[in-house]
Amino acid sequence: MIELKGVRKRYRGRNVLNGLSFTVEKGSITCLIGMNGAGKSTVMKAIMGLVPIKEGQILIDGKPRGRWMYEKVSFVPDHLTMPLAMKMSEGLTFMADFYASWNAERAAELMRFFQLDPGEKIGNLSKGTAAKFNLVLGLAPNSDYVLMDEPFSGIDLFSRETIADVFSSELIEERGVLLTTHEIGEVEHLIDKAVIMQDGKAGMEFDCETMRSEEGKSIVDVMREVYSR
Ligand SMILES: Nc1ncnc2c1ncn2[C@@H]1O[C@H](COP(=O)(O)OP(=O)(O)OP(=O)(O)O)[C@@H](O)[C@H]1O
Repeated sequence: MIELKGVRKRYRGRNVLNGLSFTVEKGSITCLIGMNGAGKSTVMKAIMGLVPIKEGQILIDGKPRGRWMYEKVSFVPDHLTMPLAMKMSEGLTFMADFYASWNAERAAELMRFFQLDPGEKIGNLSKGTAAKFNLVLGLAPNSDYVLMDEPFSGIDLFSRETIADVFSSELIEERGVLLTTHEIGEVEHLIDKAVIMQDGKAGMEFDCETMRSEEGKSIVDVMREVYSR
């Protein structure tokens, strides 16, 4: 489990995360929801140790973060981080050298699944193709947790459907996924748990299936209630 406990983060004197607490469980897809600027990307970066936090704790399977966690937690950012001059095949080799948990067979399977040409230069990829390649890089390692920042952003309908298929496949099954997306209506059937961010905190955290069956509300219904308070 990934646990955030009372996490605070300030940027230039302004509180972005203001005592945020929630958990991400293995074998389940958690969606972090918030308006633009709510701090969703900041949460992902804080979990990965890419930005320091002012207060609070972030635990991975009960242990404080450290270098060891990079084999356990993978991050799919909303932009390319690989050198643009490399071909995708070279990017995969680079990752294989870097991560002990890299699963070359799974990487090849994902490249085929997304119909990516390994000979194509990373710098030449369209936005949608870059997003798929980022998913290959994030899902290929044998990590227990995957963080995905806006994997559907700017992606065409059919590519979104292909990416959505990944969420219900064995590529995800056992792992804990933390996802941010503004396309909630489209992907809400894939999400197990929603965490709605408000004022830098978890304004509401709920099991989506229970919310649907017991209160007859979708995630978007709950969002409307929370944000109109
Ligand atoms: N490096 C930085 N320096 C100063 N302020 C920052 C920095 N990074 C983010 N912020 C601010 O922190 C707040 C949260 O940003 P963040 O990118 O986490 O939001 P978000 O919820 O991911 O937004 P969006 O939905 O628009 O992607 C914003 O007000 C942003 O301007």
